[in-house]
Amino acid sequence: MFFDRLRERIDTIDSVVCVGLDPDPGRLPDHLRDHELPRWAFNRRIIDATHEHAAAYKPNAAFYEDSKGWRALIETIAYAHGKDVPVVLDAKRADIGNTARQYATLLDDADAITANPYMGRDSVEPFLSRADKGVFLLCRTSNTGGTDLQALELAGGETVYERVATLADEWNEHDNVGLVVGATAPEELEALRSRVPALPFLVPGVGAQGGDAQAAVEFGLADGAGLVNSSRGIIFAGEGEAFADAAGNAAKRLKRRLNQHR
Ligand SMILES: O=c1ccn([C@@H]2O[C@H](COP(=O)(O)O)[C@@H](O)[C@H]2O)c(=O)[nH]1
Repeated sequence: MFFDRLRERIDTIDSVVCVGLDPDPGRLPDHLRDHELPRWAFNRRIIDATHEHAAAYKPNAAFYEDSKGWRALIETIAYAHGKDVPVVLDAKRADIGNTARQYATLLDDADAITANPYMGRDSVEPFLSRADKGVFLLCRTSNTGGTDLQALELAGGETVYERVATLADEWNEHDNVGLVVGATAPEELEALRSRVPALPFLVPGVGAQGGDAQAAVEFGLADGAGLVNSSRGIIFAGEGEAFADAAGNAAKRLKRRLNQHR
């Protein structure tokens, strides 16, 4: 079960830090650019430097969606597993049945995935039914437009994101469902924690987006499981030859900061 494994990892390394692996090609250090797979070369060094602080890695699929990118992603996932760190693929997928079933094969490599619940249960069922894998459903996202649709009130006064949370709880037949809730929305984090006490959250938005790290930890965890993600704030903490050391230090600092609130 994904969340049991995640709890074990969190306990072992005393960290809820999720390191986002978003190797923006425009920001890779110059000395890695001639590598056959520069994103993989970058990620390998980041993993070497951060794994002892990483409860999980979260590669965002957007940074790998080209022929060399997928090779870099597969190498990255295997390398993270070699360090005993689970991988959440931030893919935000869902679709009609046969397409969703195909998307769900992404879970053959990754340990968990982010999925978009807005097409309804059937569109995420192929992920949910992988009982051994985790599924984080987008609920209240961290971006400024996260309220445009998600905060709309339904008949009865419930918001769309609250309804998503309730549905996610109902769909959690295999104890493998979590929610994506942004650290930029601390009040919503608190309210959602009360609404769905059993669902672990994946909380992006600390670091580069300036979200609330304390709220992320206080409300993100369910029975010890949950993740607080930082991507650019860790992987691009430094530049040039020393980029990996800077990433390791940034991950360690974030771990300590988050642990003050656990
Ligand atoms: O609501 C959401 C959902 C996903 N993300 C993703 O998380 C990381 C955040 O990167 P930072 O560099 O730490 O800002 C990135 O992959 C986003 O696509 C999110 O930010 N908010």
